[in-house]
Amino acid sequence: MTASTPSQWTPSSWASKPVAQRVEYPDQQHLNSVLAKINTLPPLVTPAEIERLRHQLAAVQRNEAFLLHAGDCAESFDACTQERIAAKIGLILSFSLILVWGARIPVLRVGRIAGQYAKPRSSQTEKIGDRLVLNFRGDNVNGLDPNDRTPDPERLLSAYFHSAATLNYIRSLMTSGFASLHHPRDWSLSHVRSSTLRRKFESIVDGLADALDFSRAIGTESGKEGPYERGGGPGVLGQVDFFTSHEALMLDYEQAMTRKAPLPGDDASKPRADGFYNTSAHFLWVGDRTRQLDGAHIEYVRGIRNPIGIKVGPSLASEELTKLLEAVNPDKEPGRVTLITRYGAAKIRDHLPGHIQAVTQSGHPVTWVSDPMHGNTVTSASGLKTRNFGTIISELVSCISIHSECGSRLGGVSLEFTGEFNEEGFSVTECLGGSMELSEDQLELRYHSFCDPRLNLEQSLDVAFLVSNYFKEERRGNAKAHDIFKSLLGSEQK
Ligand SMILES: O=C[C@H](O)[C@H](O)COP(=O)(O)O
Ligand SMILES: C=C(OP(=O)(O)O)C(=O)O
Ligand SMILES: [Mn+2]
Repeated sequence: MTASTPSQWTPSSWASKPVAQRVEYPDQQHLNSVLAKINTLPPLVTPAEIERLRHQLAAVQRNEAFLLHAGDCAESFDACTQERIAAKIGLILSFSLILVWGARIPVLRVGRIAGQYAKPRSSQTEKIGDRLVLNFRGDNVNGLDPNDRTPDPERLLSAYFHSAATLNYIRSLMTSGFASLHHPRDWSLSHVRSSTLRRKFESIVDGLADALDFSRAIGTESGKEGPYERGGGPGVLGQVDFFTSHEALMLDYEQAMTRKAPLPGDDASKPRADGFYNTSAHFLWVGDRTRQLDGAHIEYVRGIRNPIGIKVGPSLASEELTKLLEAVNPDKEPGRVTLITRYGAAKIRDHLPGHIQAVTQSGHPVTWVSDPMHGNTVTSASGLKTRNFGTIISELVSCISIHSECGSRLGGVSLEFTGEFNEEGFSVTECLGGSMELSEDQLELRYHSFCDPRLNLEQSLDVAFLVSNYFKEERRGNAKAHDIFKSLLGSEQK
């Protein structure tokens, strides 16, 4: 082995490296027995689905599709209910329909769902009253209740079953007509309170219905089969891919869900080599706090076949970025790596151009995605973590502009959002602004996030319309991102 050859990878080789954000369990034997059980449970996703996502991400890299990566910051076990899951999926479908309508390119949907439980934190502990307790690290680690902060391995098992139940319901929704373009009104519309937003969504749905009628009339869409419940097949319009993702943070769990399987091959008569697949989700990402080149998280993801994301923040030097790409994708395979940038609106200009230049020079194929949420968190006067709609849009606009100035292209967005609403039909109040002009004194009304503030239903649709309108203008040959967004913002944010 030469100095530059990486050492042998195994599903457990990460354990010999420093583990940032490590969770200390009081009872190691208990942890081991839970992990042994998880290792016997069936995969949540299959290698074929994982390969399919790689393939589709390669299309994003060729600018043939746009990636929507979205969902909760911290998913919770209590949110594993019919209504909450349907609301999340409904928002993702609505958002992507709005994008497809404007951009006229397919949207690849990857939810932060069915496993997005663990959280890295800025601080190990927090002060509650005059008590110093361990910080909440996500439902698969410890409880939000300050008296339940000791990490409990049983929560990993519970995470598996909550992921399984969530994914099972998502798969049912996807195959039984909920996602069909024939029914976009079922997705979220009845809970959108703003009449302007409702009208704008209605106008897309009407346009779509017209287009479908037209294609039925000219015979390109048969529509003869009828709805799923009366024996119809999904048809082209009901065939919707949906992929799951979470942060690869709890490496013991990820290792236990890693399985060996034959790699894809075109020639059925030839034996196929094996690869390792993380079967807990289709897409896994490494966070900004755990992406150290010599750390455990990068060591783990470098050996799995799943497409992976790496969060890229202001503290990442360009040379380290290229070394990371070498480590996780030495063969420069398309569709393998997504870079999720999250600098903050005020810092993006200082860092993104250098990162784009370094990646271009390295010849590494990547999908560039903007996460305009994580670099823009502020604390409100009342002490709540929040984010400003205008700042979020500002980072997104700068990101699109910088990519085009550097001869690159933004391939997708990564958002923390939720379509959930309470019994009276009101959505959450965690981020400021948007067309509903949510103000600081409203934040406490329905602040439900377990970790970071999410865009609510209306604010998410605001983003969808802005991005969609931008791509529509661009498609029509109307120039600059900044100017288009500025004029759109003027009309969206009265
Ligand atoms: O989602 C990202 C991080 O886990 C989160 O921003 C950390 O939040 P904290 O700074 O409150 O620990
Ligand atoms: C932890 C996250 O983000 P980052 O690593 O970019 O802070 C996240 O996306 O939830
Ligand atoms: Mn977050």
